Amino acid sequence: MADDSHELGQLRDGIDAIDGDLLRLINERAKLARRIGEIKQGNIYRPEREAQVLRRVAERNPGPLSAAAAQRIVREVMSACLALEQPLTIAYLGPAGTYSESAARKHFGGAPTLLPCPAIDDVFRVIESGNAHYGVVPIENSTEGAIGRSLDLLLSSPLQICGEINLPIHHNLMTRCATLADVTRIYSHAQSLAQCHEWLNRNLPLVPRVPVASNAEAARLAAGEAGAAAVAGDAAAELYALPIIAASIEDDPNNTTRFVIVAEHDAGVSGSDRTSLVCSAQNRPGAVYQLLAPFADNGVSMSRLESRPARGFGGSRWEYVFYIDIEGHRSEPAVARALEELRHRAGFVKELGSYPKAVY
Ligand SMILES: O=C(O)C(=O)C[C@]1(C(=O)O)C=C[C@@H](O)C=C1
Repeated sequence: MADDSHELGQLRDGIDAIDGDLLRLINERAKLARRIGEIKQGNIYRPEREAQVLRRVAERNPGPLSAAAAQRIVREVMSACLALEQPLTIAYLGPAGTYSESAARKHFGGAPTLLPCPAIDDVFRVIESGNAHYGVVPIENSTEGAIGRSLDLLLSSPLQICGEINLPIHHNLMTRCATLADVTRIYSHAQSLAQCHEWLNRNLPLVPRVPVASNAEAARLAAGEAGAAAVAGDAAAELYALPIIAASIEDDPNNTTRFVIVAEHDAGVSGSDRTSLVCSAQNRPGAVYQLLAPFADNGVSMSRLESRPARGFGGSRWEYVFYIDIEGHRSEPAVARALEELRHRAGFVKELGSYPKAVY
């Protein structure tokens, strides 16, 4: 025992010494970032550089920490360094405790001020009016598909996409009830209830499910009402201090939501990028094939194609608009050529931005 505590003391001395070194080095890094902030022209936040830093961390990580754990640590260091250069305000689809908030924190770390907005439209509006620097909006869910409002706003707004975030969605059942048998109603967003329906059918088949505006609102209600439970994420459980009595109850364990970061500008080249665009096609045979040919001809891979009715856009001439994601940055020659050819074929093309692919 005495030997144990002697060794423990030595190990902790080692940790204290390393923490001292880390602290010194992190502050040296912060000084460099601050100086970069003084020299840099234009935007201070550089998503392409952050993606490169995080990718290099994964490549060089010697372990035993996982690459993801090392990236989370460096993400926070960069978040604090960026705050020294420029304190950021990030708008997101609120209220506090939603998955959008988790996505914003995952990408921007703990330093920025987060501004919850009541609707996706408001996220765009606060950036356009200069009341936030960047915005985080959901764009597609692996089970539910596209988030139409975000796509419509990207079409009509001057904002660009400068980044993307993939957030695995884990729904939890949270309640102040001691056991499942005490739960008399379950609040959640309709989509989340749908994403957990098999689990709910198996475990709480007779308990009424009550759809509400957001998962965070569900958690707020469950925190205040005896017998109530909510299906929501970790952030909501933490915000309302609600015990989780069943974790990860989603039917599809790979359920993921993709978010985009909107801003007044897109991003520079990071070396592993994506470009999003929207274009129109006439309602005649072969029109879509014609639109996509420039990508195939130039060896540009397409990672997503989504069509939406061209509501209120371009008069009655165009019936559909197509949202297309391609691999590569718009400044890379093959991508630039494909976009140029597309402009000759489509009635309308809008580049929504080039940005680094989500790193983790
Ligand atoms: O390289 C820069 O441009 C920096 O400002 C430094 C740094 C970093 O901490 O690594 C900080 C903020 C930027 O978004 C990108 C990277």
